[in-house]
Amino acid sequence: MANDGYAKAIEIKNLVKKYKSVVAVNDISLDVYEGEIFGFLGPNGAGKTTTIKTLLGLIFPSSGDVRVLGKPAGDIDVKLKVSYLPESPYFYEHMSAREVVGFYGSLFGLTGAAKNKRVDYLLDLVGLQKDSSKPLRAFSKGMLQRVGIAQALINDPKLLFFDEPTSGLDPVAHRDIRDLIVRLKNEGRTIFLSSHQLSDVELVCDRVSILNRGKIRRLGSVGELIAGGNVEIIAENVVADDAQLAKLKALTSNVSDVNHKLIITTSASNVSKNNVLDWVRANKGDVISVTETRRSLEDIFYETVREGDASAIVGS
Ligand SMILES: Nc1ncnc2c1ncn2[C@@H]1O[C@H](COP(=O)(O)OP(=O)(O)OP(=O)(O)O)[C@@H](O)[C@H]1O
Repeated sequence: MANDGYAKAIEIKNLVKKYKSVVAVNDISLDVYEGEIFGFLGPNGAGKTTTIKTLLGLIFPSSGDVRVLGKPAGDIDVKLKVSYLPESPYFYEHMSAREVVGFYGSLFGLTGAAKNKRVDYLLDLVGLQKDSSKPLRAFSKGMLQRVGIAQALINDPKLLFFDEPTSGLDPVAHRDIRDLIVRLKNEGRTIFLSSHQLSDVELVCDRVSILNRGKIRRLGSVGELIAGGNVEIIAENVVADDAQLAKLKALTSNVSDVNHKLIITTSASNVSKNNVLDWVRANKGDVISVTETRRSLEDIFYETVREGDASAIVGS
């Protein structure tokens, strides 16, 4: 997708955030476009929360520039159009969903019939109308998450930050919340989604970044990130000495011998595939099958984090 014509909901340029000697965010730059669901991924301690807090104007950059909806992060106009749903929103347990959402409506200046109408609309949207008068202590985690989303929508935000909105939910609640996030995007809102639920991210996000050790290691559409999988080639009747097998191993990511058949895994690029096929023919083998394997976002995440760990060990 060419994004050049789209307005930017978030612009991060060379953001650095240090906590004393800890560099939590180390020179990251990225744009999020209006109307997209952007997946912000990374292992624990990668710098996600620090970045989100900076975007919300709760903490300040050590250096770099952060703009939200065209204005500096933390600008009062921006705060009115942005919402944040933390991983475990905290509510007073004796209050009902209607009271909590109404309370947040009051904070945004809603009163009387307009407030009631908005609260009814949101409770209906998140599927809590029936239980809206019960105290929250009777609510499951999934129901509390729905209250959190209703509360986050009270100000009709253009941009929503969701931190792990589906973690710890049963499959039904999980899917409901995921569908709701897509619905919010379809209403024209921008969603900045921080999540470890990679299957959700793969399904709903337009673009994704993977952060590790304070740096962005991958950035692109889900399709771009998972493109270029592996190919598995099975060959039999190969006649090869150790030197020839060593040559094959240098060309591939994995070779195993199962019942006198060679199972060879290599990158799906034409060059790698053809090199292996040429090797099999040169060693009198017959190719039985060539199968492309698709990678998942989880594979990419794993590779990215392991690469970062390896480079940290060698100090690069
Ligand atoms: N207030 C703070 N003071 C000192 N160090 C901090 C502070 N907040 C975060 N850090 C450190 O900054 C780094 C990034 O932390 P951050 O919370 O942003 O990561 P994260 O990606 O959100 O992790 P998680 O997925 O566990 O929430 C970590 O090394 C963390 O220990």
